[in-house]
Amino acid sequence: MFSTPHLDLPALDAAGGEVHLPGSKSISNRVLLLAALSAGTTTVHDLLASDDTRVMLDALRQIGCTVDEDGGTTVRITGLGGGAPRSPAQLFMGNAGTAMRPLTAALSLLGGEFELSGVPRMHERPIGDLVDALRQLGCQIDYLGNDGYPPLRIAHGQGVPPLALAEPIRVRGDVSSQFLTALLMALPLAARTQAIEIEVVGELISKPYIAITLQLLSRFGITVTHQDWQRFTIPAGSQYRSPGEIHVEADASSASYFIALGAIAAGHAGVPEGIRIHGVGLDSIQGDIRFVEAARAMGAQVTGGANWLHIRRGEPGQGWPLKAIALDCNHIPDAAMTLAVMALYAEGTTTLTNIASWRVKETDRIAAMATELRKLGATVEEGADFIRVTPPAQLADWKAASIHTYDDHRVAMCFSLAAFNPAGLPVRIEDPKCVAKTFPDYFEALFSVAHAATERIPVICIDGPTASGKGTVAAAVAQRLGYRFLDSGAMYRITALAALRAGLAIDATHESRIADMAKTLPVHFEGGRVLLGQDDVTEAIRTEEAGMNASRVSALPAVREALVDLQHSFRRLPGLVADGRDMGTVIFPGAPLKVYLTASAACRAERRYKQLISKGFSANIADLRADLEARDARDSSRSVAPLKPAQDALVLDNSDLTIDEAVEKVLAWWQERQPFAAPVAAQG
Ligand SMILES: Nc1ncnc2c1ncn2[C@@H]1O[C@H](COP(=O)(O)OP(=O)(O)OP(=O)(O)O)[C@@H](O)[C@H]1O
Ligand SMILES: Nc1ccn([C@H]2C[C@H](O)[C@@H](COP(=O)(O)O)O2)c(=O)n1
Repeated sequence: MFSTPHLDLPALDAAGGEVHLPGSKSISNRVLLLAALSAGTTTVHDLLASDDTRVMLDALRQIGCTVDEDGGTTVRITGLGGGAPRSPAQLFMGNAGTAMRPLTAALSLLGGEFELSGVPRMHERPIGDLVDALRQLGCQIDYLGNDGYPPLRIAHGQGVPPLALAEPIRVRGDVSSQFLTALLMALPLAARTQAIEIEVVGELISKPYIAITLQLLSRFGITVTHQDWQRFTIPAGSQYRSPGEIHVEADASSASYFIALGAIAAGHAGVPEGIRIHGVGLDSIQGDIRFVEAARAMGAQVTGGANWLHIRRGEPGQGWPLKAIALDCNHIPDAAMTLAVMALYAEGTTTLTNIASWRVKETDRIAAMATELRKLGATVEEGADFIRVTPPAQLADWKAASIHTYDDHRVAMCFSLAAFNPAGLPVRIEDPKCVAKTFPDYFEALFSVAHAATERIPVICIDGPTASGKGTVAAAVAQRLGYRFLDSGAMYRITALAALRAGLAIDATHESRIADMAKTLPVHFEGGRVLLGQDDVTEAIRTEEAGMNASRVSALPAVREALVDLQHSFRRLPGLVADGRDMGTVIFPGAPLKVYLTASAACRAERRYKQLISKGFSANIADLRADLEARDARDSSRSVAPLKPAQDALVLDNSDLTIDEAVEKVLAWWQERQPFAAPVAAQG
């Protein structure tokens, strides 16, 4: 997951390949609660690992369920099975509506004292209609802040009061279908001896989510019937039964980003055509699968099976550019946000209606989408329950935008698709970690199938003499930007080590044999470790002697040539920070930022001294200084790619700077080269 303050997406121009999607959030949290209410143990496979499932799992543990996690996507829940939950408890629900609403209802019917709260935005998301329905039954629920909103207290310390079950329980269905879902999952607890009726007041929105609830209830032994989605009956004698094992389908709304990707991105050489999605298919029980119909209407070519989809861009003039649509999105409220971004690639104006529920989600999504689409140059009209999007009229009207994401995973994911803009502009996604709510590795999945022209993938080069701090600063800058990191010196260190282990002296007579070895070095970088074949050489290549040998081997022109392709292969999405001696002069001469990092010899010798001492090696400052000056002299005087600042490099003498100050300086230079304004402080 990218936990950087922002993630810059270079202009993307093509996509192709396969993605495996994480489990559905809606299904995951329903299954977890149903397992918690059942007797016995339920093994849940393919569970989504995300912020919202985390709060549900933590809450279930707190109320007394046994939760065994395997560290992957399988979780075993031993439910309460009719027993009383552990109470009192204070439960933190984050911003997870799929945990807040159903747990409020279930805990009200289980008995006990509970306080349920969340992040500030959760305290702005309505829950009054659900609480009204539960109070109608006789439940004692108090608001701890504003009426109608969390946080709230369930005051059933003396047990569940007698419930008024004879009359149908009335609940509004036109604000959020989660209220009805919550009641449908909780009321079977009270239907042992009598049937219970629920009557929906107002037109039920998001019926597909209720369909998921009913499907999952039936997997746990509860058969609910309904009349035209307005009246629901939970039969007498209802009792939760664990299915033992259950698999969570991949998230159909997460699929929408990759369906859209397939619809807007051209293919590129060397990868299979189109995007193949695994884990969810045309038979999905999730309503958001109907996003496929909307994507087809806009021009996407979609085929699929039970648990896979394949999407290709339409032929020019037929499906490409996309066609503008006018669509009532009541059936796909979440996935419909993706259509608003697809509209950027359509001819004409796209109108999405019946989306009032967007206003009470993680953020006011209509306002958020309108604001951010306008930043890109689109013309947007918004109303209480609609949004109308007209793409920028011509190339010059597109703008490089820094997209504010409002702590809303869907805003972040759907705006990543704006990087395919025909103007070739980069897009900045602020706070990219907000995708953790449903798809923590979304950007990794995107980068695994998206393609950018090599020259568009940014590279920051940090060259300089020995022990100037290049590696330290480059690694920190890479971490702050979410970019990859190339320690090119390691390539020479490894080559020298491999040559010596093969019995080859490092000199001109062995140049071509060492170069041949370098071309096929079995080197792997794994979580900070360096492997040469099966051998962990992380420590062996870091000695002063290994540095000197690297310097010798790096003076051999054929060896340098042999390592070029390997170094170029690190230039991958979303960007690269490369440290060495010739990153800016030879390997990435077109890099948009080149830094020549230096410090006085005395200062560098002292730093190296401290570095060695801290690792438990004995050292002598004078010898170290002599060695590093000798190494610099060799590196600077060799015939090929000598150490020197690139003509367009910015020189940074960090003798009097801390590491943090040097890192900030490089980041400031990088920001100056960006077309976006600096990100504004996060809003609620
Ligand atoms: N600005 C700084 N202030 C103080 N110490 C620093 C600073 N920059 C780096 N150091 C320290 O100096 C030591 C050498 O830094 P580093 O290994 O990053 O240098 P390098 O230029 O990559 O060296 P090499 O040429 O051997 O690869 C490290 O212990 C690092 O923590
Ligand atoms: N781009 C590079 C990187 C390194 N070298 C050589 C010269 C150095 O003395 C040696 C070890 O590098 P270090 O790990 O200390 O950065 O490798 C080079 O020639 N070109």
